[in-house]
Amino acid sequence: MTRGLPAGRSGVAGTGPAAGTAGAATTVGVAGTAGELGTAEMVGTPLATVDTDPVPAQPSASPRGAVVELADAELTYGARVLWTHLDLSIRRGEFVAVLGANGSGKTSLLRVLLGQQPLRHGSARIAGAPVRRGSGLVGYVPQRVAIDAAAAVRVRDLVRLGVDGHRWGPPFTVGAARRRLRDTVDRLLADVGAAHLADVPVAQLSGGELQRVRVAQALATDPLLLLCDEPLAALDPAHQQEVAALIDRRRRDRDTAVLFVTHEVNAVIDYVDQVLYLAEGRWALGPPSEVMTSERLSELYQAPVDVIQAHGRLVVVAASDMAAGLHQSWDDHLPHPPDAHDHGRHDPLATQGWRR
Ligand SMILES: Nc1ncnc2c1ncn2[C@@H]1O[C@H](COP(=O)(O)OP(=O)(O)OP(=O)(O)O)[C@@H](O)[C@H]1O
Repeated sequence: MTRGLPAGRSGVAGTGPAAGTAGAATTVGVAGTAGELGTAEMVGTPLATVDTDPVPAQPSASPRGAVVELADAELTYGARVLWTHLDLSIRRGEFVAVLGANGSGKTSLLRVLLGQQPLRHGSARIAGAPVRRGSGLVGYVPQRVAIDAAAAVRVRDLVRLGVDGHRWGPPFTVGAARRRLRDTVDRLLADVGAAHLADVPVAQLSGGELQRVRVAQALATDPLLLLCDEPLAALDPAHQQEVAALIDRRRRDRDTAVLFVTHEVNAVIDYVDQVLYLAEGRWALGPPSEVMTSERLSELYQAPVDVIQAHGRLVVVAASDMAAGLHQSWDDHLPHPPDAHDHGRHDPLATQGWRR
């Protein structure tokens, strides 16, 4: 479905501004990497320390009604331009899918919004204020999180981390505060249909169960914006649908804006208001019906790309490997877990849920 969004837009890689302007318009804190995560983040990424007492009123959107506003944003790593001149506005309750080949800068976009990665140029704002680390306005479902099979962390402990932030180990709260904390965790788990898992060790969860629990943790601060980094990875189609529907329900019930990085667009296509497609420093933005077309993707990749409907699924086919930055065999196009060290681009077929 679409909600009367503006016509699709595109951007192209261009010459960035002088280095002296880096970050001038954006206060985003210090760049960070997954490798900097501490012990607690081994099993989750608490974003803020919040009391279990009623949360004070939070700003809900910018004066223009946007939860996310990227303006003329450019992200570079050294001389490499991931994307440039990016303008993105996400309103409350809007569901935006971020697509693109491995290495096109999808996770990096989330890191910008988490205040972990400074822009080279332009600005990034959430609810009208510059992005910052640890904002309770933002919930985050990380791409892949190492879980130590030996750790006897229970599901409720993991979700509690989202509520009381950095405290690892038994809750230090007592009496009524402790009961409130427990009730909060129970409610968060119930909201994602995982109440029955509360006392199960995290290491024993199936992939689908773990994703539900991660969503519960990410929603602990009742965020305005939910950032999801490939939450469907490694799930079978039924569980992909389940997790996608869960996130969609949340944004409808609570007007939560969702920015959803995925290689499985078919699992979310019914929910998506806008698609942001990143490719080779360029980008295209608009409703799926405008972006997911042969013409638009060929323009984006500057080479022939076909988008076809097959058995109710979208399939993106590049005419040649080089056309879409591909350089590997057909087998390499099959979906596989992303590798942090894999800088290759072996995507569009897998990106769009292609199956042999
Ligand atoms: N801190 C960094 N310094 C230098 N290069 C980086 C840094 N972080 C990421 N990169 C590189 O930038 C590119 C984009 O990375 P990013 O993780 O944003 O891609 P992605 O689109 O999310 O990929 P995938 O689909 O594989 O998860 C990759 O080539 C990556 O190796």
